[in-house]
Amino acid sequence: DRNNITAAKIWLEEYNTEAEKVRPEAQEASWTWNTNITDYNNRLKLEAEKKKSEFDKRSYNQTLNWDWKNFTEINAKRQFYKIADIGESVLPTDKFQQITKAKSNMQSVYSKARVCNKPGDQDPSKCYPLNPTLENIMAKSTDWKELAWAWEGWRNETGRKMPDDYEKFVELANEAAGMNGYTDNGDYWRSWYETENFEKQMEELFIGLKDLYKLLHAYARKKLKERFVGHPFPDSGQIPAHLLGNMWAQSWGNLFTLLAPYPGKPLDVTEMMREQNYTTRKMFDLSEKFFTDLGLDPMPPKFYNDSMLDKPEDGRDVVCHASAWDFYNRKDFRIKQCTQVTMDWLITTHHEMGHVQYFLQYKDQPVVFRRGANPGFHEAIGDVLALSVSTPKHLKKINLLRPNQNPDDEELQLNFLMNQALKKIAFIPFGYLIDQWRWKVFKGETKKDEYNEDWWNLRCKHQGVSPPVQRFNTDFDAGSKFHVPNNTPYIRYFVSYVIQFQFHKALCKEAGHNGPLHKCDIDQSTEAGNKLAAMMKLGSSKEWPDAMEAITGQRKMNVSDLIEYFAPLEDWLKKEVKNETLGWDDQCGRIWGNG
Ligand SMILES: O=C(CCC(O)(O)[C@H](Cc1ccccc1)NC(=O)c1ccccc1)N[C@@H](Cc1ccccc1)C(=O)O
Ligand SMILES: [Zn+2]
Repeated sequence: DRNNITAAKIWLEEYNTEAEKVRPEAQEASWTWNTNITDYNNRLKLEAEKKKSEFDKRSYNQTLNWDWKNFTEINAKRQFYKIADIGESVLPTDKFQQITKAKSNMQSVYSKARVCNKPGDQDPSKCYPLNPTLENIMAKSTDWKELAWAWEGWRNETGRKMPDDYEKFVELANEAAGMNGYTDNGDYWRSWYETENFEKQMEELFIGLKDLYKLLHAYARKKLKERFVGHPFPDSGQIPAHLLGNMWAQSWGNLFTLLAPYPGKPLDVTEMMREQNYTTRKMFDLSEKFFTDLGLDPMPPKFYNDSMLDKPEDGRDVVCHASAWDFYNRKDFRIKQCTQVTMDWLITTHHEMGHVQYFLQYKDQPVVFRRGANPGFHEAIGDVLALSVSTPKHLKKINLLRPNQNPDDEELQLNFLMNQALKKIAFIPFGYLIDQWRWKVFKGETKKDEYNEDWWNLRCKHQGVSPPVQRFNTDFDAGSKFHVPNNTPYIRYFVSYVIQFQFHKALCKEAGHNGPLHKCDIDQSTEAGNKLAAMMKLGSSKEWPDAMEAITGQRKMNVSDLIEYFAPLEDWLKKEVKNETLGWDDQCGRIWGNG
């Protein structure tokens, strides 16, 4: 009968066995398309997704045979709750096909985009991809016009081509969410955090970090005005978005040579890697060794054979944006990325390996629990390890610090902190605003003809950046960022950037570190590794405060550890910008830097 827990558990076993067949097939078809974008592979992907959605629907219907909401066994009840939460699979077949098609269209446009008519090119029909060319131009060029060409061209070739598909996607995703009992798709996405007033909590964390961001922003603006003297910066105080070393101004690490407090003491890890003939595989071996030295799991043998770690050179179209893949059969785990030999890519490699480590740690959980404690946890694992790898102390250990440099040199340490701030503090408003925009779109507060205006309201207000060229409502700049056409939520990265410092603080204590937090390297501490492993093994079987408590002893997210980490730099910045006006107007000035 409906309350027979023994029979229910037998059904859960059968569900898992079936799921460990259906999901690998869907993942394999998705992998094939991601690593070779063709119409044929797209059809196979759609077929496999249809099959998986039918399995999800069938399973949902079978959960109705049990009065699982009243089960006393928490674990079984939680499994039923997750099995019943089938997302877009709830849609009738024709609408499911439509939403999958809209998503495939946008992903294909984004991954195939190329930008032509480069200033100074003899052949204007020569076209360039984001990875590696446009990314490298945004990172290295100091030519205002070249930066503006890449910035505007990328948006013309991606976002501009998506509004219709995006509107279709929003409509159907909201319909699915409604059928699953949520007010809209944003409500569904936020439900994964199982947290009351989640939006309010995120706003409070963001407010707690604003002052730190304003200091860094004022300093960067001051130095960029010197570099681009004669070019128009809006009186409203924003920084033109194409000057920050990154296509979305989300990470300012490429401005290190301009912004380092002590330029004479560079942290030029990329150059050191190139001088030592680093290969992609060496970068992965280095990362894997950090994990195994903590007592965590090595990569399975198949991992290196089956992964795609470099951009293919045979001209085929692939989704270059990095991702880690769990095939839900406890055997197949892969990474797909178009690796370049740079420090940024060494960090990204750790980020992706963090995802795979989580897969390995929770692989014996029921399939529906093979997720992060919340999505932010999954994004934080690799970054926590990278906080140790990036320290001058650790770089010295792995011979990526110049031999004549002393890792304990206080000026080098301040340069290191600036380098970290240009990635971690600069990111905060960006990590926050993408889903602020999307949640409003899903709520219906932002209509299609307001998509771009609302996007720039948020970019101008929260991030303090302005468009270098005039924007129109026929543009769709949100669509120029991978996660929007790919329908990947983004608040998870904001959460990760906060909690990774809480994890770092706790693991450093476990590793017996004394002294400033930013100098801590947990390398080889199996005590720290064991704590991390114990948390990862939980998967999503427990609510995230339990997982947080397993590492930090606390049950809440807070920004105090992040602020403690950057304290020495905050003092330096305050002195550096004492004659500057901190912050900017909510609205961007109406000038467009066409100069
Ligand atoms: O997008 C990424 C890294 C890709 C990923 O590892 O987060 C990837 C994104 C993705 C790709 C395809 C489908 C879905 C999500 N996420 C994963 O591969 C993943 C995440 C959770 C579980 C399993 C795999 N980072 C963000 C933010 C970031 C994070 C850390 C450093 C720099 C920047 C960005 O680049 O804007
Ligand atoms: Zn990630």
